[in-house]
Amino acid sequence: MTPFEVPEGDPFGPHNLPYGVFSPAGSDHRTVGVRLGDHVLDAGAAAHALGSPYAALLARPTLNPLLAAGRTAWSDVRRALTAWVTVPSHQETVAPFLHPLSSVTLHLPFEVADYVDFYASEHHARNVGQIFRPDAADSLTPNWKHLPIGYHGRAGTVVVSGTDVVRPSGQRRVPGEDAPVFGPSVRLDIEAEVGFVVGVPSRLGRPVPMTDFREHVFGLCLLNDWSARDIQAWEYVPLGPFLGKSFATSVSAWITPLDALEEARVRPPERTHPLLPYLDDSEEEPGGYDLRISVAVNGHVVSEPPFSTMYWTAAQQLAHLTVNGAALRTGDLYASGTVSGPEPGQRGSLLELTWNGRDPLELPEGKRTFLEDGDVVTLSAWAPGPHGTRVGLGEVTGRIVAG
Ligand SMILES: O=C(O)/C=C/C(=O)CC(=O)CC(=O)O
Ligand SMILES: [Ca+2]
Ligand SMILES: [Mg+2]
Repeated sequence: MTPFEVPEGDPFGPHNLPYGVFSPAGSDHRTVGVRLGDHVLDAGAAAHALGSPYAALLARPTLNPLLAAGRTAWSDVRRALTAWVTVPSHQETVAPFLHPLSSVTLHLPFEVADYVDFYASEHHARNVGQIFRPDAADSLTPNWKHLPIGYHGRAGTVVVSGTDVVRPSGQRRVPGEDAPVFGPSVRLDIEAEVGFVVGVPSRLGRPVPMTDFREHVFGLCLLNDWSARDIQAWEYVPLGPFLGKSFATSVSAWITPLDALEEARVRPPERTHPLLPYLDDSEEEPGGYDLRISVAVNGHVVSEPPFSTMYWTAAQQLAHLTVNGAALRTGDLYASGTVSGPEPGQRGSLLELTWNGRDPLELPEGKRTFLEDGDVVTLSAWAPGPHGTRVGLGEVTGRIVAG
């Protein structure tokens, strides 16, 4: 069997073709790779060999030039790649540029410009509201159904899947005490999220309407927004998350283009409150995505959050984050917010899964409330593809190491 004969049912068949950046075995040269089954195609080298005009976009150490090239180029490159891996005469030419996935090193696929994290799951927001603000009349804040809440995070600490996460130290308050103590976080958590990658910039002072979402956003990835709950709970009033989340954010090595996810588009949940015109998506194309996420701790699946339950869509989030005229840059990354479904087994954080440590998870190696040194967390996901196929979103994994 040649690498082009991807087994039926493989979520990385030619219907997917996600993009990453890799170095071949024994080399530190970085270049754009496209995943096909268990192989990575050196897309720039393949383009050169075929005399393709896209070589200039693909023989690069990051995806940023491709991201900046815009939607027409994105579709043209995808069409070309599909032909290279499926048409026999092209297959022959590009075969020397396929590398076994197990032999390459995967890198952070793009230079992250600005990073924003949203809070778009109603189930997550209600759970966290009940845990952090038990005395509030409503678990949702009064603004929640009127705008996608978010904050600007730290772009420079976004790391690729497989990077170790050093347990952060900081201030926390021991219940019942007035003054804080300093030390390693004892409530280190995960947040299972989806990251959206901006390709085409926008002009300062010009909001980007929801209808232009596909002109600007190239694709999506899996994202783990590591969160130190004890640091967060003490520091977040009144300006929001700061050091409790800025120490590391992990993304998957593969960026799935939105063009591979057409069959996964779904209507978001029923809107319970009328929306201001710039966020009103009642007349728009379905803005949700049916992504089935799985969260594993040390190889044991502890949760299966369904992305289709997210209240706010990525198009609404883009419209909101630019509505004040803030400009987009190539490489901007915005995270969906923790994905939690309505069922207990669908929660996207340990904070919720263990109800702030009250109900530990039973793992074969013992009870878990929050993460211990040496724990490995892996998020993986797939989406429905054409003709009953699955589109694999790969995985984002990280191991906790002592600070
Ligand atoms: O409600 C709060 O005070 C805190 C919320 C979070 O920690 C969630 C967050 O970072 C946004 C998200 O991922 O949904
Ligand atoms: Ca988050
Ligand atoms: Mg984070």
